[in-house]
Amino acid sequence: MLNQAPVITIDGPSGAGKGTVSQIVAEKLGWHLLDSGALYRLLALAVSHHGMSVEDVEALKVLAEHLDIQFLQTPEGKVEIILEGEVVTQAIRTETVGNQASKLAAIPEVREGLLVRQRAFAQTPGLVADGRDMGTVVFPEASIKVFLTASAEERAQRRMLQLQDKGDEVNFDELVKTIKERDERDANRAVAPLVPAAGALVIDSTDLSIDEVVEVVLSEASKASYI
Ligand SMILES: Nc1ncnc2c1ncn2[C@@H]1O[C@H](COP(=O)(O)OP(=O)(O)O)[C@@H](O)[C@H]1O
Ligand SMILES: Nc1ccn([C@@H]2O[C@H](COP(=O)(O)OP(=O)(O)O)[C@@H](O)[C@H]2O)c(=O)n1
Repeated sequence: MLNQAPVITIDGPSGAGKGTVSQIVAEKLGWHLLDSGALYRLLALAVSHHGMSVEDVEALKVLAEHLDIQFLQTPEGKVEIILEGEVVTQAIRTETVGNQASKLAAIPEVREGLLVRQRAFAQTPGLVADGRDMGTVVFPEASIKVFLTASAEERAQRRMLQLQDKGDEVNFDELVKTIKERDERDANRAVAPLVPAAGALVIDSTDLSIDEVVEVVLSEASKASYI
């Protein structure tokens, strides 16, 4: 890797806590954050806005390479996500967009189109990268690799609380079903399937609090002298 900024990768299935943990760890270390799932979600939204066919993989690749997105830091320390000039911070977080993202993510040309953009996030002083293939494909030379998981029921429960918090109506059994379908699709696709990277520290967070998971990741960062 030309860029020598240190990278911590946090991969795992939906609802494992990757986004939450990555954000806290990045803040504690003062490092950049890559929410790679947001890129797949943004692409899914753009494809739907433009009425594009998922069959036209070359057009999807071009869109992935040139997608007009901005991650804007607000004065309150939050991140606003802008797609083609429109604020879509909330709009990309629905389960429907997540499922569409997971379907697009199985297309090799789409993954290739997003690869360079993702690697560009590795800037000093360091990067915490959250996704499915951060440790296996995008940043194989990362110094710390984590695979964060939890039981499907626990992940569905967390997702349900998160969606209810936003005022969305959810059916728990339906959520468990779609989470399992998404796991299946992500784990069994031909390109960059969801698997722990070689040497990854596997953390099962089913019975761990957010703070306990953060603690484990930070202790790895401490061993590597990043704090
Ligand atoms: N260890 C945990 N215990 C309980 N709730 C958690 C834990 N980790 C994350 N959560 C909650 O679960 C929900 C999903 O977490 P998120 O970070 O979005 O997962 P992911 O990015 O892996 O899909 C969030 O509401 C988050 O606050
Ligand atoms: N590095 C990544 C990140 C996401 N994705 C895909 O994008 C979808 C949405 O990612 P996400 O991280 O926002 O999903 P959640 O874990 O938040 O549910 C996933 O189901 C994956 O199919 C991927 O293939 N590779």
